[in-house]
Amino acid sequence: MSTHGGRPLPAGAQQEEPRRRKGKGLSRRSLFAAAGAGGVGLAAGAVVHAAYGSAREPAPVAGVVPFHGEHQAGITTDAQDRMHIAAFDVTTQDRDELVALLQEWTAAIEAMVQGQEIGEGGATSGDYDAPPEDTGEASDLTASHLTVTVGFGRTLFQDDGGARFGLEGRLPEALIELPHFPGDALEEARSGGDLVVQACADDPQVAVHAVRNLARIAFGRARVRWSQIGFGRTSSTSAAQATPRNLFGFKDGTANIKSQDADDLAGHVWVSGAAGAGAWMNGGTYLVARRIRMHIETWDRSPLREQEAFIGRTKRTGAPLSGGEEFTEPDFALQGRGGPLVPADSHVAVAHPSNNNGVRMLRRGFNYTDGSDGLGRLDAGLFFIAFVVDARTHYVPMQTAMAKHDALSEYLRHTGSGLFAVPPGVQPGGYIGQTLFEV
Ligand SMILES: C=CC1=C(C)c2cc3[nH]c(cc4nc(cc5[nH]c(cc1n2)c(C)c5CCC(=O)O)C(CCC(=O)O)=C4C)c(C)c3C=C
Ligand SMILES: [Fe+2]
Repeated sequence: MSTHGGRPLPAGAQQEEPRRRKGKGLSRRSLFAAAGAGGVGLAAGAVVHAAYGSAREPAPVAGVVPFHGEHQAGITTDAQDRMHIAAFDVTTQDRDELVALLQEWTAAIEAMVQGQEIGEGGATSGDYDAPPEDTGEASDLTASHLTVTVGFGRTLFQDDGGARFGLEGRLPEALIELPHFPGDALEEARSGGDLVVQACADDPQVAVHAVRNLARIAFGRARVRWSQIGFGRTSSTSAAQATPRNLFGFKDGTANIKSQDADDLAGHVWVSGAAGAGAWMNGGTYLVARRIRMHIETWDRSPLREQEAFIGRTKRTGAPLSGGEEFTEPDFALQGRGGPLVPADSHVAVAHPSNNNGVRMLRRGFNYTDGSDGLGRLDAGLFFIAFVVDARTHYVPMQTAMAKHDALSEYLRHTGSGLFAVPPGVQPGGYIGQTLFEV
């Protein structure tokens, strides 16, 4: 296994150039790191650059996911292996302060995804008598394919006192309050939020650094309401990625929408042609977040035959129980001795588009473990994230069906929930959410 700074790198991660200070070429530590890694030529060139200012741009950093574009990154981006997601409550009442926060977040995210420290002074080159602008724990790490995706909760637009931030008439109809589903055990402190920030990266410290810096920038204007760390992806979002496994040990993401599926993305994920209150969402999507605790000790005591019947696929290959290989379409009509080979109450049968009005979703969830619960059981599960064009058609009916008919529900408990409007991507010079506040 390759290592970086003594720590193992996740599978597939490349040894990349470490983080730089914004606009200042490579930082000193980066120069030493580059030289130490056999990058003598790079280090020498960078010394020239550092000594003579911006005579030429620093070499491009590998592992950078472009920030600007039609859609925000972190949705169809190849799912990284680590995530830190945080929801914020906005504490200021001032619209200009909220816009300024989004502008500052945009600048910080732009820097961080390029592997740069944030602010002019970065972690160590600012005023010695002031707190550093960058918290510093990612200073020797690479860009790590960091993406930061930002969304807006319904409560940003209105609360009990009425409209907030002058956003009357801007609440999209699709940004509903999710209904209570049978079996929900939602915790207030793990649900809702005015803003959401989903940071994904190959390196967990890079994802945590991103959320931490955004929380620091938000001080006095917004505070973290809940946050969750995910340690392993449970979806592939590209045909080139292998399908990972969830904590039940099954391949998860097989039938997911992939970045190559342009028609499915257009029909099931991206908002387009919206008029009126939600017109600012064109090019955006809706993020559904559910913290789903899995009763893994009970699961681990159930026979393989039952486990496969609950999912509707084989544990080894992920093929449907009706036969074939992983990517073979399930045949729900094919009968065995005791009924359909893919049981009608299996997860795959209940979630399949053929039983859901043709609806599909882009799933991008993560495994999580938050220690144990004091009763010897792991507090572990799936932090479910899906991107959908409209939760009213693409999430609520499916979740309702799962809660009622999905045998797997017996092993699941939903403890956190959120629905967020994810605005379109940012153009150079713009900021996240600009269409909401200015168009
Ligand atoms: C409401 C949406 C969904 C929730 C919540 C959900 C939770 C959940 N899923 C698994 C494990 C698997 N899910 C699989 C497929 C699958 N799941 C959903 C939706 C929700 N899952 C969909 C739409 C699909 C695809 C259905 C299809 O088109 O065939 C699979 C099979 C492999 C795959 O296709 O990804 C597994 C395994 C768990 C453990 C879980 C909650 C903890
Ligand atoms: Fe599922």
